[in-house]
Amino acid sequence: MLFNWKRAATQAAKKTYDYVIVGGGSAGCVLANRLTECGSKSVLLLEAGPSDVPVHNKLGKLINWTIHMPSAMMYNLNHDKYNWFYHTVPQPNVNNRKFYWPRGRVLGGSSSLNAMVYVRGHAEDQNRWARECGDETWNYDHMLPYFKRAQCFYKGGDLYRGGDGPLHVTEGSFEATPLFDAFIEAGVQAGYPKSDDLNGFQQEGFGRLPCTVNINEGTRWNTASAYLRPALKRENLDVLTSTFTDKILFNRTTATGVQISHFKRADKKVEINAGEVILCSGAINSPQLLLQSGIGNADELKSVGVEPRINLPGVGENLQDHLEVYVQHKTTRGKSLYKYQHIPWMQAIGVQWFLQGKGVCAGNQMHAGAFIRSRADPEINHPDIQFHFLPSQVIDHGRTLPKEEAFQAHVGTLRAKSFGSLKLKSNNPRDHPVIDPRYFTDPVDLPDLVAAVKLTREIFAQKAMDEHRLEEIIPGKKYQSDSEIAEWVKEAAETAYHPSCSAKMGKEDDPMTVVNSKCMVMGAQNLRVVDSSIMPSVASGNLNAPTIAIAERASDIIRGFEPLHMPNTPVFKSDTSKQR
Ligand SMILES: Cc1cc2nc3c(=O)[nH]c(=O)nc-3n(C[C@H](O)[C@H](O)[C@H](O)COP(=O)(O)OP(=O)(O)OC[C@H]3O[C@@H](n4cnc5c(N)ncnc54)[C@H](O)[C@@H]3O)c2cc1C
Repeated sequence: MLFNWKRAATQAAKKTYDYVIVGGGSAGCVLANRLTECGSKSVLLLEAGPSDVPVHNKLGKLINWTIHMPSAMMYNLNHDKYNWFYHTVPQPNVNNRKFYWPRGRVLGGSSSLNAMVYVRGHAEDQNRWARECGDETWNYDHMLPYFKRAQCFYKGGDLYRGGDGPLHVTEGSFEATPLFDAFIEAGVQAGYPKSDDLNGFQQEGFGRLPCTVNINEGTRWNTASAYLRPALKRENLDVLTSTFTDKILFNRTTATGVQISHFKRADKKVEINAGEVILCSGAINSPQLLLQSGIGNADELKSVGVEPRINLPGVGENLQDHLEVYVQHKTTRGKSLYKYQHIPWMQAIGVQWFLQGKGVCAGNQMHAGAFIRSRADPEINHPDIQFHFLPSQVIDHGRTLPKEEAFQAHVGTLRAKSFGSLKLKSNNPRDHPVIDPRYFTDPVDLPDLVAAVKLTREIFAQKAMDEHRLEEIIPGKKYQSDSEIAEWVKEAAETAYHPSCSAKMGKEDDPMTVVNSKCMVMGAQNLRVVDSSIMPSVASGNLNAPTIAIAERASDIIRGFEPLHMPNTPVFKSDTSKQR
């Protein structure tokens, strides 16, 4: 393996690629595909982790099942085989807890580890991004066609959905449990609207949460399956896995390539030449790689022994995330998916999936969800709270098996005001950075999450849940007043796994801008960043779909294509004088 790596890396070092893409995750796989489509440009994709490639056994089924079986998603959160396994520093406002931040380290990146929920966020997110970076071609009317170009919705396309893109998107089955329907009905009874497409005209409301699952195979559709594998046969695309990029190489401020080494052996360094370097290493590693290459706050770089090259104080700043809590009730026997998490049912559904690619294992089990506004407030003109409903329990990132029949609402706020930062610990590129999200440093964020818990309780109290709802087990009866709920929130809040915005795209006269609206690193030449780190502000939903759309849009910028545009596509306007 190591011998092969050396040979492949040495071969790669003999060429000069038009583009070297660092990171084969959600964004990197999109670019690897789009930039090689024309056949005339050469691309090298570098990925620190191993391949996710499904190995076929004699039955022709997937052996690498912990990635590709949708319901197996928790397995890879327990070890570092495909995972960078990051932790934050202790968070003083959240009982000094250190938060576990898994991130994909494998082809497909975090799209190989994530919960597969397909949510684009709200049109207002992209309109805000366009204002924040001063370029209208990042607004909703320009981004919608990129969401559509990426998507292959299982029922075909319409004004909002794509029907023939590479990314398979389906809606999970409601068959295994009555709880999904009950949750949506409870939302309607509580006075909220129902939405037929949470990614379409109306995000606000209760409805089905689609997922990035290929319904034909019953498999996770990460970006390696969607974008990379179809491009692998192209002669102008090379891929090196298990390849850690230590730093970017420069001639003064012009990027000329990267220095790489085997992920498990830092001793042998190889230099790769590039016409342009594109970082797609994600919200932790892209800023880390810029910093290790001397691009960042010059004083801070010097203090850890890195020679500054470009003083760019925004690198690693503006770090944003979503926090959520899980409100949970016991339910009556047979209603939840509890039995499927234990033998013999667990084996039975596993066998069904291996033989047919169908059944409970072919879904992510977050098939219903909602977006609501926390209060009537002219400033909150689109939903600021998201629900994922799970007819089962996730405990400690799936590291503990449930012991009872229960259901959960994962409820979180979408536009917290506390922003964090990421800094180097040392000048060793393999040291994890110091990650400080500064959760709850803005005084409004904790009360906002407390309000979200109270709204969740109100929804679970509706008639539609009567026949399914037993006692609330978490937080439980003893947490009633705002201050009691706040104490529980501090004990229980978890990341929704959405770090982002740490190399923000912004206006060129903003000193904290890291990349301009063409994704080019300020002050550098031939160097771009394209991934979730460049979001100017966090999207109001999950981040895989918006990251893919960003990469689709960036691929056209890099190729010099005119931006796609769907002017005046209608979007639901909330009545901000009412909460629901
Ligand atoms: C557990 C979990 C659950 C989630 N659930 C959902 C969900 O249900 N729905 C949703 O939309 N979003 C979800 N997300 C978030 C979403 O998946 C990510 O925001 C998105 O995938 C980020 O894409 P990216 O391209 O920025 O980074 P990534 O996909 O993380 O890709 C970065 C890639 O770069 C590689 N890399 C990094 N550094 C180097 C280096 N120095 N050299 C070489 N390679 C390097 C990494 O190994 C990785 O493959 C979840 C995330 C996690 C971790």
